[in-house]
Amino acid sequence: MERMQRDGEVDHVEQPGPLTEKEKVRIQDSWAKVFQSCDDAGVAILVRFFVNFPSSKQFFKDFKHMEEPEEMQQSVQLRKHAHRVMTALNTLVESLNNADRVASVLKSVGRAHALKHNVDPKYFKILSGVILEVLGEAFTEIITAEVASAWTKLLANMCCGIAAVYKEAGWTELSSSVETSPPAVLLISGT
Ligand code: HEM
Repeated sequence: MERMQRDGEVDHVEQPGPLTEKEKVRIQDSWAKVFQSCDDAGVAILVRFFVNFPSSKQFFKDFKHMEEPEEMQQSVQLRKHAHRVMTALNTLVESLNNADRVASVLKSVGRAHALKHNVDPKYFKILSGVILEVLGEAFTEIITAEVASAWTKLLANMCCGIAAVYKEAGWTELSSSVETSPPAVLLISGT
């Protein structure tokens, strides 16, 4: 069941400040462990995303009709996208000290999703929340409160960067028809 959106909460993510050196280390150390099961972790994240927010499936022609998580897990297109998401995250994590590289990844991901796939940017914020939720559950030892807070900052920065690329690309479509809940990225950052 798709959860209800509380007005305005998903549409706006505050741009957090730059990551501190400690936060960068927390992100890189935790990611090294998560990335060992890159594709499986990516599939778990995307299955949760599509199950909890079914309207997000509309962009994927091969599995938009799928309802059962077991069936989604078998989807080649889903696994391929999971791999792409995890690989892009890996590049971001590897490039925390390279602003140009980060900007170039966000530009290419943002432009492809805005112009080619026509994905509403609010889904990036929702996906960020799901990433935190699933990693927090699957890697309880690794994702401590401090690590989760560093990840919240990185993902919020990513969403703001992507939103800026969408704006630059002339994205105008309104997203009010999509029902979503505020992402965990917002909930966690408020604690
Ligand atoms: C961290 C977030 C994400 C990353 C890093 C990411 C990355 C990518 C990459 C690298 C591609 C292939 C590039 C291309 O087609 O030009 C892709 C394709 C695609 N993405 Fe994403 N994506 C993300 C989130 C999303 C979200 C939230 C949606 C929709 C709800 C989405 C929908 C799609 C679709 C429909 C395709 C084309 C799939 C296909 O042709 O098989 N992505 N993504």
